[in-house]
Amino acid sequence: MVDALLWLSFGGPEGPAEVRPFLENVTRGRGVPPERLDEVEVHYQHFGGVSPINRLNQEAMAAVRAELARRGMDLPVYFGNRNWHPMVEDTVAEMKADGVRRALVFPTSAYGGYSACRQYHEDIARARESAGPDAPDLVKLRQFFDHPLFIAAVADAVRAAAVFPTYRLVFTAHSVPDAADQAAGPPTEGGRRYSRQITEAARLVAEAVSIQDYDVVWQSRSGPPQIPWLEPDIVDHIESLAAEGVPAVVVCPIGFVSDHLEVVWDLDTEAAEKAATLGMSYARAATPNGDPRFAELVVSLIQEHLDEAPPAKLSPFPAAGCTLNGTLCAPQCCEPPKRPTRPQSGE
Ligand SMILES: CC1=C(CCC(=O)O)c2cc3nc(cc4[nH]c(cc5[nH]c(cc1n2)c(C)c5CCC(=O)O)c(CCC(=O)O)c4C)C(CCC(=O)O)=C3C
Ligand SMILES: [Fe+2]
Repeated sequence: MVDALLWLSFGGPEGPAEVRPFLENVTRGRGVPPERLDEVEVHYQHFGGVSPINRLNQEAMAAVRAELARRGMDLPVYFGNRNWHPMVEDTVAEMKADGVRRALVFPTSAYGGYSACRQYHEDIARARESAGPDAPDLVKLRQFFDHPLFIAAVADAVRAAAVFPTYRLVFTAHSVPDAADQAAGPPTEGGRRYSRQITEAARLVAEAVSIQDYDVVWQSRSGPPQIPWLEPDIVDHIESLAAEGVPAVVVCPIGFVSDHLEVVWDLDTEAAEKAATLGMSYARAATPNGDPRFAELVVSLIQEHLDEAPPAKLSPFPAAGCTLNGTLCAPQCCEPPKRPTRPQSGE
């Protein structure tokens, strides 16, 4: 029995004055140089200091509420974030006050890895601890990168974006430190669960749209420059494609579920401008958030969990990510990378 759904996301600022404190929350203890924060702050200020992520989450939750009602499922949907209001600690306290005993948690990330899965486990554990005794039990739903509804929605978005007679299909996902990717998944699996799942989701989408030639690249690299992150970067890759004479590029942000700032800035602004400068046509596939199948996907994951049904999935990769109260998926799964320590004045 469960009595609620907790929609757990990243969070984003809602105005100019919130940008810096939001960025401080995201990067606390992560060794991201202040120069990088200055740069990223400007990206947010181009949009009036407002990230689209909260509005997109609200829209998706409305669609999920409608889908739950359609299926006759009486499950209130709560909203909490890791980095900005409504903070998940406050939401879980509210759930406890409302008498919620056990809730399922939908994380707005389809993948494994430290940033994409384990950090959501950490959010769950932290929020329960902060709520104190009798905090609701929280069961995180599994990774869904290979769910048929996810792949179908992304494949249709690629079809809709592919308006050029000749183009290269390029999948992109958030880069992570190479060491974090190496440590992704249980040690027994050999690592790189994050990049392998991204590559597999890309393969499934390419197969669905019958495209043989495509690339998988990375974006939005952060951290100090001397630390290796997954490469190539999308902007550099667009340069290489132009040098090969590729006339057009269709970019699919397979690593994200909504058109948040890393999509509207890093892709629709930076990557699109690079393509324009090189005389290359550019189109970007929509993320699945706005597709009606996304709400269906969320409710299917809930139903699958309640029914203890075999997972609906298109890859042979293990179904992972579903645990109680922030327990790890497996021993030493997705160990956090060692952070570079920088001197902190006054500490
Ligand atoms: C794998 C991954 C996902 C996908 C999984 C998921 O969706 O959860 C993701 C999503 C997102 N990342 C986001 C924003 C940011 N990520 C940052 C920094 C970082 N991301 C990382 C990884 C990921 N990030 C990492 C390894 C760092 C370095 C710091 C650290 O080691 O943790 C920074 C700091 C500044 C910078 O350096 O860029 C910001 C502002 C937003 C919200 C956008 C909006 O506001 O609309 C979203 C959805
Ligand atoms: Fe990020």
